Amino acid sequence: MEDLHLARRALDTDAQEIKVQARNVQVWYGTKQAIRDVDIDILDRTVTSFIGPSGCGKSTFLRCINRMNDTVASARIEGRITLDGEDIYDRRVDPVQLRARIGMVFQKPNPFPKSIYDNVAYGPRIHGLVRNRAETDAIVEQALRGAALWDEVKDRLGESGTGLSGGQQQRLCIARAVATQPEVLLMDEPCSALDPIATGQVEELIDRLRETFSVVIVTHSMQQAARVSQKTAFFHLGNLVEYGDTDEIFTKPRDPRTESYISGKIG
Ligand SMILES: Nc1ncnc2c1ncn2[C@@H]1O[C@H](COP(=O)(O)OP(=O)(O)OP(=O)(O)O)[C@@H](O)[C@H]1O
Repeated sequence: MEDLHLARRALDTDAQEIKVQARNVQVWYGTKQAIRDVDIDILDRTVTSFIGPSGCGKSTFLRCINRMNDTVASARIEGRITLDGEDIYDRRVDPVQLRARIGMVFQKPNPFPKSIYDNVAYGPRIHGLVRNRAETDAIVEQALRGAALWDEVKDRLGESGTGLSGGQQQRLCIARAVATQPEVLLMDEPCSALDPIATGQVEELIDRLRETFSVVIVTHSMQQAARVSQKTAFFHLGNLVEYGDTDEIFTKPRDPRTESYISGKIG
């Protein structure tokens, strides 16, 4: 009996929870449909890559997950997306609060024209996560350490974030996103403006982030998807064609469109 109990506990720990679930998601920009019938279960503590040819809807779908498309006047979404089972498009959900739980890092590093310290402290301050300077100091340090940037900036926290190198700026943006203690981190081609060394640093960081968060990354690089993610979703012409373990998608794709893309025939 005890053994059975232990075995069950082990199973429970192994089984990864669904963090974000999408059902029958459709997105239009005006009359043009960009996403059709997308169903996906995104797991907690897992890196999920979205891959596919340019214009296939990866960023559009990514931006649905934290309601960034709300800011695009022509965008309209149908279907259901939940975070821990709760509908994120429910009228009672405040999109600003939602984006603190589902953070985002963009293609081009976009630090605020403020000090390194204030870039990171901004989110925790506006979301009321800190009450005084000591708490703010602690959260800034923790976030910068979490983004593998602390050692490089600890002696110049008062300098402008925009004065850092591109790779450092992107890690600062990751620290800024992490500082609000999100549960999900969305990354839209986070390495496309970075050199190979900075890319390697951000990829290592992504691998560490999954100990804490569910990470979803849009990437044009299949090598990057293979390196950083455990799950991969292949999009084509607005459809989610195939979703599964990264190893399987790259070695044994089930759909001929996935096969063509990964072998370089489309894209
Ligand atoms: N703000 C917008 N207004 C109108 N159409 C848009 C908008 N954003 C994206 N689209 C269109 O929606 C479709 C999907 O674009 P999206 O950027 O999501 O694709 P993507 O797969 O991320 O592309 P890429 O890899 O080039 O970034 C494209 O046809 C694009 O032109």
